[in-house]
Formats: sequence, C-alpha cells, structure tokens
Amino acid sequence: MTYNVAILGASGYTGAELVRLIATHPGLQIVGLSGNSKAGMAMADVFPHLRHLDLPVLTTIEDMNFDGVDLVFCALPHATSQAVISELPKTLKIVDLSADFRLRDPADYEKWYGKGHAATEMQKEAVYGLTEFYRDQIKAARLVAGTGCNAATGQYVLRPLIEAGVIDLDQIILDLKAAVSGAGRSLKENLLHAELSEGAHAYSVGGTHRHLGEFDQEFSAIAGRAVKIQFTPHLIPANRGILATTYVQGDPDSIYSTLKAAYADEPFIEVLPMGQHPSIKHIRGSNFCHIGVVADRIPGRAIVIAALDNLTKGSSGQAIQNANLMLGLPETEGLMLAPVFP
Ligand SMILES: NC(=O)C1=CN([C@@H]2O[C@H](COP(=O)(O)OP(=O)(O)OC[C@H]3O[C@@H](n4cnc5c(N)ncnc54)[C@H](OP(=O)(O)O)[C@@H]3O)[C@@H](O)[C@H]2O)C=CC1
Ligand SMILES: CC(=O)N[C@@H](CCC(=O)OP(=O)(O)O)C(=O)O
Repeated sequence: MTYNVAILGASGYTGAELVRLIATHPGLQIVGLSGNSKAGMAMADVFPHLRHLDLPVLTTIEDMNFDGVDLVFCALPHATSQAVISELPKTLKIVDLSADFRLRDPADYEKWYGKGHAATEMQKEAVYGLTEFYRDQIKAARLVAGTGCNAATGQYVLRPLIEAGVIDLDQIILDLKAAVSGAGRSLKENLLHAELSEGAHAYSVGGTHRHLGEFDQEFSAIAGRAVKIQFTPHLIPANRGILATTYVQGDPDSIYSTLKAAYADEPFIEVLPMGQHPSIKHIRGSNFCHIGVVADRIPGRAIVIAALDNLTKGSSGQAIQNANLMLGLPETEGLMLAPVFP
C-alpha cells in the first residue's frame, strides 16, 4: 500500500530532509510540495542534491490540490503553521514539525511564544510527537506535533530517569550544543559563515529558551509535580547534530540500568555500554539517538550524554516515524539508513 503525501515548506531544511528520506520510503509517495518565496521553482533548482528525483514543482499552499492526499507534513515556521493547518481539509492526517501544537495549554503557548494561539481547539486535539512515549496515541491521531529538536534530545535522557525516580528532580542541568541547521534556512546575520565558523556561543541563557515549555510540560506530567531543569543551549559551527550533556544526581549504575531497560526494545535509541559516550559524528543523517552514561568522580553524580541529528530524529525522521504509525505502516519503514560517516 502506498500513501500520497504533501510537504508544506518543502523549500526549507526540514522539508528537503523529508524529501530525501521519503525518496527511498516504499510506502510514501510525494504528490505535492509547497514553497513561499520559492513557489514556482523546481526542487532541483532549490536543492541540487535532490536533482535525481522526479518531484512536483513547488507551488504556493493556496495552489496546492489536496484531493487524494492522505497525509500532510507541515514544515512551516511556527505561527504560520497554525494559520495554515486550521484551514486544511479536516479529512487530512497532519504531522506538524513546528512548535505550534506541542504545548497543550494556550497560556503556556503565549508565555513561551509571546503570542496567543489562533487554533486552541486543535492545540487540545494534537498528540505530542515523541514517538517512543506517545506511540499508542500517535497511531490514533489526526494531528501530531513534532517535538523541538533540543527538547527531544533532553527528553530521551531525562524521561526514563524522572519516571523511575532515580535522580534528584531539583538538580538537573542540561548543557546542549546545537548545529546551525536547527535555525532554518532563512538568512540571519549571526549565522553567516564569518560570524559562526571558528566560534561557539550560548544563546537563550538564563532559562529563556522556548523548549523549556516542552520540558516543563512533559517532566511535570511524569513526576506529578513541577519539575524545572536548568538548560543552556550553545550554537556550534556544525551543520547537523545535537549533543546534550546532562548532569544529574543519582546512582550511576541505577541511571544506566534504567536507561538500558527503557530503550531495550526501541529500534532507534541506542544506549552505549556503561562509560562510553556518543558523538554527533556517529548519528549524522540517521534517525538514531545515542545515549551514554559516565559516573562522575564525585560520588552520587552521573553525566549522561545524548546525540541525535536535528534534521532526522529531531524533526523530519521523527515526523516520518510518526506518519508510519498514523498510516498503519511499519514504524521503521524508510528510516533504517546508517549514519553518514565521517
Ligand atoms: N531545522 C530544524 O532542525 C528543526 C526545525 N523545526 C521546525 O520545523 C519548521 C521548519 O523548519 P526549517 O525547515 O528549519 O525552516 P526553514 O526556514 O528552512 O524553511 C521554512 C519553510 O517555510 C516556508 N515559509 C516561510 N514562511 C512562509 C509563509 N508565510 N507561508 C508559507 N510558507 C512559508 C519557506 O518557504 P520559502 O523558502 O520558499 O520562502 C520554507 O519552505 C519550523 O517550524 C521549525 O521551527 C523543528 C525541529 C528541528
Ligand atoms: C540552532 C537553533 O537555533 N536551533 C533551534 C532549535 C530548532 C527547533 O527545534 O526548532 P523549533 O522549536 O522552532 O521547531 C533553537 O534552539 O531555537
């Protein structure tokens, strides 16, 4: 069985990644692609690395024909996404990659995104897209909200540990390095090569990053009480990848065995042997997340490090994993590619 899919925002980084992955997916066929400033262009002219594929020309969303489309991937900026999705035919299944439907409470959305939500009913209907933890709801969902890429990385480490009660909930520090493609393809001064290469800097320092809304929502629900973590992201001169170093208080062996057990049957989450830790070079271009646990020299503390690719497991790969579930396809279909190395 092959399902027809359309990609809104196909001229952006996550849109291009969706096309790259779907190109070898046996159950999905691309029937529509949208752009904004690039509407009217051939994908090969926007993304020469996709030249070998026979793809529809980019159209505006208004000109897109949704007849016969089974599922839409929405890879648009937040705020635009909620406006577009609320106007789409209600028969469509939708996987949204933006931040618009991740937070269940409209007040939380306003707090972290600085603007009221324009589709609060759909916000309530949406299922959070961290596949390993929402699998059953995702299978039954019409609208799935892909997670933030930083938020996904931190949650893969912390959710099982919070659930199992093996760490001190008030002493969690998440220090994260994010590659530049996480910021999208539009021009931004601080992302120019001369300003980014050979450098590195923190951003959203002091607990202001929007993904804290996701951490607060998810961790507090698991713990049954408010959990606030300390989180500082850093921009690094790499194209893809997220490396999250988490400092936690708890017995390192219990932390390791909790993570090992939590992910024993997960096809995309690899817990490395105790004492080893991951690198973004080892997951690049793949849907895998690697997690490593190292005991600190200070007794009762551990360092847990996770790596994933923001454009695959952090967005487009996760989106396809969720689409597979929503369409009744095998969850791993089209996603078992090995990482690109070196
Ligand atoms: N990059 C990442 O690692 C991750 C991104 N996300 C989220 O996924 C979404 C897409 O991200 P990304 O691909 O990086 O973004 P890009 O900036 O690379 O792409 C944005 C896309 O949206 C289109 N677009 C922009 N404005 C409008 C508009 N007003 N109307 C219609 N289309 C519009 C652009 O069209 P055009 O170029 O033709 O003008 C382009 O196709 C965002 O919400 C982002 O936050 C989530 C997780 C990770
Ligand atoms: C390097 C960089 O800027 N990364 C982005 C995360 C990308 C992501 O997950 O984006 P959304 O939450 O917008 O979907 C950031 O930290 O804001």
